Parts: sequence; structure tokens; C-alpha cells
Amino acid sequence: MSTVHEFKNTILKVENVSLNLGGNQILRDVNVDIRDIVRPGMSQGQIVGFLGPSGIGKTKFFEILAGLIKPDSGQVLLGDPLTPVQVGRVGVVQQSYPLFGHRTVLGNLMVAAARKGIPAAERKAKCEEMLAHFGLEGHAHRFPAELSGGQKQRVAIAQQLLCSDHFLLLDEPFSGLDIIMIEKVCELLRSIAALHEHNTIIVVSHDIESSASIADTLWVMGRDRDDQGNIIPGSRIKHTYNLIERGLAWQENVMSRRDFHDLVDEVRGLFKTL
Ligand SMILES: Nc1ncnc2c1ncn2[C@@H]1O[C@H](COP(=O)(O)OP(=O)(O)OP(=O)(O)O)[C@@H](O)[C@H]1O
Repeated sequence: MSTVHEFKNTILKVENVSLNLGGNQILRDVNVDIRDIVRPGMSQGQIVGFLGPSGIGKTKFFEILAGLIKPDSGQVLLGDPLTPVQVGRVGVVQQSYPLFGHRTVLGNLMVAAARKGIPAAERKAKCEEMLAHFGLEGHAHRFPAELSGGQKQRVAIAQQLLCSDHFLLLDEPFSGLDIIMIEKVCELLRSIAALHEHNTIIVVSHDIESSASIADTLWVMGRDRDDQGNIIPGSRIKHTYNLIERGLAWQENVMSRRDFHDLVDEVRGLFKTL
């Protein structure tokens, strides 16, 4: 598959974000950005895999990216042109998939479409289009309690995609799924990225292999050490891997490639130093 591409405008920018909690520095001067990737003849969104050891600050950074909590300093800018993040612009898919239990699958999507301001006359068609894209047409009139975990996850992703502004944050989307389901989720996320030029998906995960198999970029969060090897409090994005440059983005069967496994080993090795 061709990797001819250009990086265009920055569509997400994190500037000098720091966060303290309970007297501890959690994040320190985090600076990172995502640029719109353009490929000839297709709409190509962005997928970032966001990795880091447990307790490093991924969840807190995720909440700041979504505008759910404010950093002590710094800011997050989104869109084209860039403007400060506000709650609702970034779709957040939590592991628990919170859906309205008293509404059907279609009803849940209709609420999201209304929240986004899609005109009433167009809502049903838009929601049905989403249901078809997510392979949920047969479940439109079911209630969340009647769905499997994987089906609930797809409804939650569709719902967040409908009511947000091209940005989706997913918290551990592969957790608790078997290998076939993980492949399906990977396929779904790739297809969402291809739905719109600006669609940008950030996947927070402990699963290095699955994240790397769909990402164009990996962010690894970690802390610095001083000259004596002591940890300096406050995490930042310590390493950014450009998988396009490595020829590993947008490749069929990338997981069967030796250079892909070398990358996964490299990231795993890096974790031990963070
Ligand atoms: N309300 C709080 N007050 C003080 N410290 C907190 C608070 N919430 C989180 N922390 C600390 O902030 C750090 C980062 O937590 P966070 O949940 O962001 O880590 P994480 O990378 O998402 O971890 P995991 O991968 O295990 O979910 C942890 O050391 C945690 O103990």
C-alpha cells in the first residue's frame, strides 16, 4: 500500500501543559501536536497510539485533552483553525461504555445527533448510516442491556463520533477482548479514520502491539532522570514514533512483519527505562 503523504496543518496542539495533584507533579511541560496527514486520492485521518507504564499520567493527560480537567498551566488547542478545547468537542469512549439504559441503540444515537445540532429531519438517516457503518443495523431497537460487550463498545464509539468534532479518545479499547474481537476493533478504528480527512483517533492502551498495528504515530509517556539516575517528577511525552517514516503505517498484515516486531520490542524495552 502506498505511503505517499504530506503533513499539513496542525489540528491538535498541546502547549506546555503541567498538572499537580495532591502536592505531586503529575505532568510537566507536555508539548506535542498532531498534524493533518494528507494522502493523494483518499481521505486519511490520523491515529495516535498513546502508551506508557501504569500510573505515569495517561488518564490525567487524556482528561486534559478532552477538556474534562484543566491543567495548572498550558493549554490544548484543536481544529483548523486551532481554538481552545471545550468539553464535547472530543468524543471520549471510556471502558465502561456508558449508554442510556432506557433508550434503544437508535435512541442513544439520536440523542447524540441532537446534541451535535444535526437538524431533526436529518437525524434518523444520519444515525441509520452510522448503524450500518458499525454493523449494528440489526440491533437498532435493542436496549444496551441486550448487547454484548463488543456491541456496546461499537454503539459508544458511534455515539461519540456523532456528537463530537472529529476527535475521538478511546480508553483501553482492546482490554478484555479476544484476539478476533481485537482485530475487529482495529479494523473499525482504521475505517473511522478513513471516513473524514480530519478524523483523529487517540488510543490509550497497554497493548503495544494492537495500538502500533493501527497507528501512524505512537506517543510514549515517561519521566526524565537526573544525572544520578533519580526520577524527576512530572511526566511528558518522551518519545514520538513516526510509523509512516518506518514504513509501518497503513500496511496490510503489518503484524506479520519482522520490522514491526522490532518496533514493538523497542517500545517494550523503552518502558523499562521510564
Ligand atoms: N486525585 C488525585 N490526587 C493525587 N494523585 C492522583 C490523583 N489522581 C491520580 N493521581 C496520581 O496521578 C498519577 C497518574 O495517574 P493516571 O491515572 O493518569 O495514570 P495512568 O498512566 O492512566 O495509569 P494506568 O495505566 O494504571 O491507568 C498516578 O501516580 C496517580 O496516583
